[in-house]
Amino acid sequence: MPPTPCVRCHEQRAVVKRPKNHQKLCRECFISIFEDEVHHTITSSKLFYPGERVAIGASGGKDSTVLASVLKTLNERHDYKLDLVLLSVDEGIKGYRDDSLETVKRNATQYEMPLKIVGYDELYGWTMDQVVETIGKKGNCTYCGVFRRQALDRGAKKLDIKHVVTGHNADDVAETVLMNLLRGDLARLSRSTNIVTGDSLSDVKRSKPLKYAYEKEIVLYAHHKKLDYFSTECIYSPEAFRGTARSLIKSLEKVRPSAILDIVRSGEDMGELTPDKVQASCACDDGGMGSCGSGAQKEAALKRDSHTEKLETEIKLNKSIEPTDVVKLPIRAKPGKQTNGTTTGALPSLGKCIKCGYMSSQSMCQACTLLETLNKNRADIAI
Ligand SMILES: Nc1ncnc2c1ncn2[C@@H]1O[C@H](COP(=O)(O)OP(=O)(O)OP(=O)(O)O)[C@@H](O)[C@H]1O
Repeated sequence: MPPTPCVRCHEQRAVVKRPKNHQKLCRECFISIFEDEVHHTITSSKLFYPGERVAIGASGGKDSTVLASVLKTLNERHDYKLDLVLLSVDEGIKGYRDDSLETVKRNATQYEMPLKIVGYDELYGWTMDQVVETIGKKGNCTYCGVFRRQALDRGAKKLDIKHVVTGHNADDVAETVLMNLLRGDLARLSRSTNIVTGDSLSDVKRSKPLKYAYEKEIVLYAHHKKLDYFSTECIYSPEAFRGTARSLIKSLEKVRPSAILDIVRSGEDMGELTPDKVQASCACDDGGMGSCGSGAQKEAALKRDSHTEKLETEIKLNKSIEPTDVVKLPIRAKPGKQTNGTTTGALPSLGKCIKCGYMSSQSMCQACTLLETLNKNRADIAI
């Protein structure tokens, strides 16, 4: 059989069947289309400004490695004038993060970008290995998600950087849309589709330039560009709910390749219907992207009651919503007493955590609330 020509250049032999639309492309055309699409996402959403210092959340995995590589390429090609820095969080997971950080160190040299590493041990006095040793694997993602968000924020502040980009891709966003849909959480669903998600409590904004890139295309891009990345999954199992949503997305993609983008677009459209006023009081709230650990304080309170066994691991944070919005929207959250004794109804106001001084809408920030539970657990075990 003669080789199939690339549908774009009609000259080279096609070596890639695009997962997104099954277009047959040669290597060069695939790479060029992938980069052009990310460039389009960046320019159409005016993600950066010239001279901006941007920290790339670098885990050493495929997504953030591709993000670093593409941003370097586009920055040079289109003269974005960005000052790019790699920012890594060392969660303290032996045999996983220590290995992936070695990859990030090589990437720093390959892409000629400075690298900053911040660790859970220095920030919180706990590594994830110690957390899991204390609480077990169940629910550990909640701790890790809350700690990581704050660690990225703190790392960026140490670098005097106000914009962190992450490698969250279209599959991640679709997954989160589906999870929030299944929970009936329109407010969080709306935020999960935003390309820029900061929170009201921090001046460090976050964005996801790969929001429309399929995970499979990211893998293909990394392969054809021969990128150096670390491909092992975290040794501590992901949340069951997210894992199930992920499998569902992959099954849908098999029978309908456009399903991932369709879910993302549907999420965006549904988000348009959700009034901005319906905000979460959660300082770590980006719609629950990437095991954000939403519901941390409530979970910590439940753990203190030690009746968590039969409950679902991931629990939603109490939402601050205007009572009038309850009438307008069929959102299930009702105004009422919060676990900390305050009432819902008011938007979060900027304050400082009484323990660590970090910005928080509650008297104690999410990380410190979780740390309290951990420290209590450690004391219980010691006794
Ligand atoms: N330890 C870390 N340090 C810095 N950034 C991180 C870290 N872990 C995750 N991130 C950021 O959050 C994004 C999503 O993280 P997630 O844990 O979902 O990993 P992933 O989808 O496997 O991504 P990757 O392939 O980049 O590891 C990553 O692409 C990266 O930008």
